[in-house]
Amino acid sequence: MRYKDKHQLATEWQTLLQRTSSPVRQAVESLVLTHCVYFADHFYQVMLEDPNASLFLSNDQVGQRLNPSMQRWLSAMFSVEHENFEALVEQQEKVGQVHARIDIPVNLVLNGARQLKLAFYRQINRDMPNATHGEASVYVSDHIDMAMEIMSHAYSVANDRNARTEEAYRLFSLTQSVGDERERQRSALLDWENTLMYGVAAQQDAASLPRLASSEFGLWYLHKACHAFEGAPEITAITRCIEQIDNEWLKELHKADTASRMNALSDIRDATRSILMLLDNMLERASGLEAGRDSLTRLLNRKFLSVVLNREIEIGRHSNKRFALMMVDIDHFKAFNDTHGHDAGDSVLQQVAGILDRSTRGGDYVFRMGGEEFLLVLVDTDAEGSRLFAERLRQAIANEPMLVAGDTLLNVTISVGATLHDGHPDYQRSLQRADQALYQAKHHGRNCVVMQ
Ligand SMILES: Nc1nc2c(ncn2[C@@H]2O[C@H](COP(=O)(O)OP(=O)(O)OP(=O)(O)O)[C@@H](O)[C@H]2O)c(=O)[nH]1
Repeated sequence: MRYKDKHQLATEWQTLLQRTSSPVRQAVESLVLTHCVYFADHFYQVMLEDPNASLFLSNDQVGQRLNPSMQRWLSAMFSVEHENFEALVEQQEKVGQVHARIDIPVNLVLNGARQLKLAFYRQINRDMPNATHGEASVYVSDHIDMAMEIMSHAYSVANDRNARTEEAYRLFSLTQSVGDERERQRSALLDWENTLMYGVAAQQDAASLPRLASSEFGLWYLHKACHAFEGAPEITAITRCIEQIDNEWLKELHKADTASRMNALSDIRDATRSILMLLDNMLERASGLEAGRDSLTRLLNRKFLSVVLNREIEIGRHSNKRFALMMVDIDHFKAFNDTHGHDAGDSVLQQVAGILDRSTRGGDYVFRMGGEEFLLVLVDTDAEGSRLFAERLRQAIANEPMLVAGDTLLNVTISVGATLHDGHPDYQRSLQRADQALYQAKHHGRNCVVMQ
């Protein structure tokens, strides 16, 4: 069954409002004006006591923004004169969409609404004449329920869409060039093993032996494979092998007696072989379908951006690891196309995409956002690391002659806008910061990096 449209909801809301007498509405409006700071504080405070809600609210930025925006929401909701009910409906829809984007459970939103109502009832009983308590409480309750109904609907529409994208992503991750991925990850794992054996032979100290979890293979495994193959029996087994290698056997390698060291080495070799076998089994089950890739560059298209960023935010919540967003845009690309032709432009896009892909690590993501704009998600990084990476990338592209039309070599440059995700549950804010940084980089003359 179709849900009511915006116009129907606006009419329904208007009718609801007219059920309450004008003096009572007026009194509730002044109550909100006087106490909206208290209402917002109360809401925030009670919600922070809930460990599930505090996951979403404890971030400083949320605190600074939520309180004033809650006050604005209350004033808009309870103003006596609503000129435009459709705008009021739209406002609730937007809130519902943000809730879906940050994946806040709906029960927390309903709990928040209940807390607000309680604060209202308390204040109505305290400040308003007895005779109006009933009418005012029903008015407040109906009004908040109406907003919740609209928010919940917008939430479920957006959430369904997210779930479908997530499913598609899972399928995509399962099927993205499985053959290539298998070879790449097999050799990444063997590289790690070789580096370790070399380190042991060279008698490196314990701290400098490479941990499998932080290797190229480990990052790919943690950030991509675990998600794509969630629930597969091989995942539990591989995770166990990695933990045993990093937490037990690497330490054994530093024991004084030779027997312990030899045993640890042989355990590590066996575990590496097991991982290779488990990996093969897991990847073999994946079909050969390719979806979600941009056809020109073979990079990810933006369809999976929300799934990837929400996933990284979730990982960050539990590990305090940060990720960086990097907007990369080829400079004066219109002029390049105009001068050298669209085919030459396409070829440059492919070569730039190749450099971006090769420059990133196994756990990172490269998206083509559209046209000549790309987005890099660099996992497990910090401000200095991502700035250095962006600068190196800029130089790599500026110094790499691009082959177009047979044997012509041409150079292009990129501008980069980068930002470190601040832990906020809504990735949209970090994307906007990266966009602004890119805008500044263009403004500063292009072929440069701006971090925000
Ligand atoms: N060859 C080719 N060109 C594309 C593709 N997609 C977008 N473009 C072109 O990319 C150009 C982008 O131009 P603008 O957005 O004006 O930016 P710009 O010329 O790079 O200028 P700045 O970004 O300010 O340095 C347009 O001319 C698009 O037609 C594509 O797939 N292939």
